[in-house]
Amino acid sequence: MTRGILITVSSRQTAPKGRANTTTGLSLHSKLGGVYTPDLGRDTTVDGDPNGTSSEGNLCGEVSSDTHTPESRRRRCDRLATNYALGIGSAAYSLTQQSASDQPAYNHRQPLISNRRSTFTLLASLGNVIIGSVYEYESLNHSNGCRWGHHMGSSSKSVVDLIEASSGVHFSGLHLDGLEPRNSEVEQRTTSAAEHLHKQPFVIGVAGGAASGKKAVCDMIIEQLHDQRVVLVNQDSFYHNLTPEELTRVHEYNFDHPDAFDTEQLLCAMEKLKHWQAVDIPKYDFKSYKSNVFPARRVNPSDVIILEGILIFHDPRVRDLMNMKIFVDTDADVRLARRIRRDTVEKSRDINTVLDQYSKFVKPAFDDFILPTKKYADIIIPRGGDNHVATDLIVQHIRTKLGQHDLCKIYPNLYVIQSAFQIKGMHTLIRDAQTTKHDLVFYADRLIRLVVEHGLGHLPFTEKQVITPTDSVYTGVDFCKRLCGVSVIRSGESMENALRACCKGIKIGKILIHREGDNGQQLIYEKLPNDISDRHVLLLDPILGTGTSRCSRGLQTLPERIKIVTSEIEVGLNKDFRVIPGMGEFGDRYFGTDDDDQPVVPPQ
Ligand SMILES: Nc1ncnc2c1ncn2[C@@H]1O[C@H](COP(=O)(O)OP(=O)(O)O)[C@@H](O)[C@H]1O
Ligand SMILES: Nc1ccn([C@@H]2O[C@H](COP(=O)(O)O)[C@@H](O)[C@H]2O)c(=O)n1
Repeated sequence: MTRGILITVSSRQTAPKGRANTTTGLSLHSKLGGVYTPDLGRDTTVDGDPNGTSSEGNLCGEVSSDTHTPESRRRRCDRLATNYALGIGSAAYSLTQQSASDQPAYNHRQPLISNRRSTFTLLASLGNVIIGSVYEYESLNHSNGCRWGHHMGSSSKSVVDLIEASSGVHFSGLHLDGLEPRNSEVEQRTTSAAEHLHKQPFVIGVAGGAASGKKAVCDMIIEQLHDQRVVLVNQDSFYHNLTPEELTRVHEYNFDHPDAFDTEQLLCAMEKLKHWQAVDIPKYDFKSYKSNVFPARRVNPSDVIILEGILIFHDPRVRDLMNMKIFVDTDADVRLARRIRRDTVEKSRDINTVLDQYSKFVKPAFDDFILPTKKYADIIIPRGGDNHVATDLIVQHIRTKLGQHDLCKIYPNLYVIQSAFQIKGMHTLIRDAQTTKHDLVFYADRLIRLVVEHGLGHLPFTEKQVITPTDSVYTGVDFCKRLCGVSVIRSGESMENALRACCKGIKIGKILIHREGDNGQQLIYEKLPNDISDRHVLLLDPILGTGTSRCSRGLQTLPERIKIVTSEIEVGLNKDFRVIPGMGEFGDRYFGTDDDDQPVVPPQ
């Protein structure tokens, strides 16, 4: 018995003929004058039950208000929030949970996370949008006693009103704190954020004990990246100058303590380089213990910045600047032997002084401050500069990253499907304002299918052997079957057909998000499979947009297990917060609701 409301919004093009409408049909004019017919009650098929007739599959069967208390709803929202990803791209889509590499056996499902204040982070790019934004489910007013599956605000507008209201510029995922006004300041920030994002250098941190071979590793990386603009910034350059008093007792000074470095100055320099400005970096003199003896070195912004130093991973603010962290791991006796040679030969120190400093400061500081930062490393290189395989692999990775969009450098779980002329051609047609609706739908469907297929490739799998008709054994893979889709009403529904075509009988839920929030609520409606927390979720949304500084925040806060797959990333947003170059109101264009000549469909 179906008690809740299921909203699926299907266009005249996509609503399957002959499927009964179980509830009253409604039509409305879009803001642009077209007709939009939400099909209330249809749809949402089930695993193995394309007609949606089984009790499991019919999502309408899950929404009894009796069985969903606000608390149970909150728990589900929390799970949803933590299990979900948002997809993007003009055909965009994403999925959640571990990838094949970190969860080879599908059976090992991740535990549910039940944090009360779940953060639902969206990163967008729609064939097209760039953006990151944050939903905080806590703000959804779970205690208003609203019915699970119903419109969620107690004094809110009707669902249809809300759908209509959401048919303007589509910003699913937009969360502007206090709904920032669209003033010129915001516009400027939006533009500059986009500009900076476009020029993010790739920052590599190289840490390790003194004389471990950090500089040797950096030199090898720089040598192999000879065709790229790479700069090396040494933490040594930011040693504090010693006071006259400290100078008189220099042998009691601990150069291996984090406080020996002027980290604020280092952060300042990095801030400039990250914003594509040249910076003067001091040249430290190990003999006079001063950084103002030699003229400063002018460092120009570059595609790759290598930050090297014994304690470069110590301060979290410095670590956060890094896209890749390398720890050079060399035996203590090798480090000591090298240090003795280096300090006696290059720094003209006597061996007793070197050994005293080592036992008093260098070794304890290594154990207390340097070694504990090894855990932050993405890559640990044993034997330092002798390890050519490691540096080759690192350089390969850097080259891959340099060839990618800046967002992919920052956010490793963002996947942009490899561009080819066919894909570019589809984007060209979809973006062209002159393209007819028929062509738009045709090419959008093609593109969406590619994105969906690509996204499915990120699902966990197990090895599977089959016997072929020639009686040979073929070792292949078996993808997990516990999937579901969730489309963001309504443009996300344009992606449902592709998902259904790829995953026979897949359950598909819905969410409706209000751009500006209704009574402070942005999640207006949701209809989700009951067992969503046991499933890998594919969230479908062709366009996501928001702006300003949340872009980087969104990227940084997006949990690693959430993957985002998209077909292209936009340049940015214009002053009206429209994605540029963009493709207009994708939902309206796809579903034909931007067509003034369409007749109004009377309610059934
Ligand atoms: N693989 C190696 N074999 C021999 N000597 C090395 C090797 N790597 C570095 N060294 C020497 O050890 C000393 C410290 O190396 P360096 O790369 O400057 O280490 P770090 O930057 O960690 O202090 C230098 O004198 C360097 O020439
Ligand atoms: N005046 C100074 C400053 C630093 N040191 C030592 O240098 C080591 C760090 O430099 P690396 O190139 O080896 O990373 C560190 O262990 C300091 O003790 C120094 O001796 N004198």
